[in-house]
Amino acid sequence: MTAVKKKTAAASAKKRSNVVAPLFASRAIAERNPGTEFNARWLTDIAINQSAVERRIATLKGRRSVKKAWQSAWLLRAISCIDLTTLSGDDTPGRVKRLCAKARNPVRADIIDALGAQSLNVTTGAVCVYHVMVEEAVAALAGSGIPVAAVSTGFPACMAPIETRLAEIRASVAAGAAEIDIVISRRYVLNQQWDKLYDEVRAYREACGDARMKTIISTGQLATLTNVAKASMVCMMAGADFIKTSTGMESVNATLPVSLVMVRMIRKYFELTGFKVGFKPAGGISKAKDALDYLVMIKEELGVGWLNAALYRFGASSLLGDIERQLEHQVTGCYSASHRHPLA
Ligand SMILES: O=C[C@H](O)COP(=O)(O)O
Repeated sequence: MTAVKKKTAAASAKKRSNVVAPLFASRAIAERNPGTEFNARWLTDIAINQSAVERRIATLKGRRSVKKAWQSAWLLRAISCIDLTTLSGDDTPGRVKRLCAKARNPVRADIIDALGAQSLNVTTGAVCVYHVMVEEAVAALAGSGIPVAAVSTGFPACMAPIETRLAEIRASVAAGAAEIDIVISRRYVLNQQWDKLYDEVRAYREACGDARMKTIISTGQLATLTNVAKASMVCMMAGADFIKTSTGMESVNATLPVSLVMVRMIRKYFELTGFKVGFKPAGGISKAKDALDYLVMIKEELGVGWLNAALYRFGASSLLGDIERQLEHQVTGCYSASHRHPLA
């Protein structure tokens, strides 16, 4: 490389670094939502107008324009919020170990250097696995500060007896999971049995103890956006630390419209109680540009205070690979083949 080229490369790395660093400056740790008593009155006036939701999403997508160095910064932020996930019947300890290595070093060192982002020590937000892989993941992530999340409670269908589901939570916590992604009984939502849903999620929360609880409501199976909104509110009353859209196994998983409904319920709950609950869209989010749409929505609806791993996650198995490709494009001007980013 010529001296002039070296100088230009160093100047653009510095410029990128100046943009990236402020987005990572404040990693607020949210005070944990303790939940409230079950309050049916908070549900009575909830009614969601689907066409208004769709109009709002259309305006959000039209406004998105995150370019150049800012795009790198937002994509690094997105990585720090990924729950890097493997939930497959053919998971092996070897696959989980490789995934954990990727979680520690999610972006190739030469790309990080070119972005001037070495000091950020970017890692993913968590690694998410089935219970039987928790011990393996905990060992592989030791010393990294990256939490292990376990899907639980008869994931994905939630059709096991309640005692079995509670025992699964306790077993994952004992094995070292710091986060538990629970599933709810969809029948309670479809039959409007809100008090039963509350009791179920409250029991899960007690079983979680100090582990953070993400409540998956499986939006694609709840029939209406009003049900999505009410289920979100009940889960927060019952002490959810996060509300999460989907298991990734439903025929319709995370979408922007259901996410908008859920984040507005998070805002409403914050206004009612003063507690911040996190949001995790999951399932089918595999492109960097989709990740940017979600981040823009969170910024506009909840504010930048929600844009960190304490309050926001992506549940995704393949998103990281596409983000790494986009970052490589930012620094080299070329796209690599996706098989060069096989793990995520
Ligand atoms: O919670 C995470 C999802 O199961 C991952 O879904 P995905 O494989 O479509 O990214």
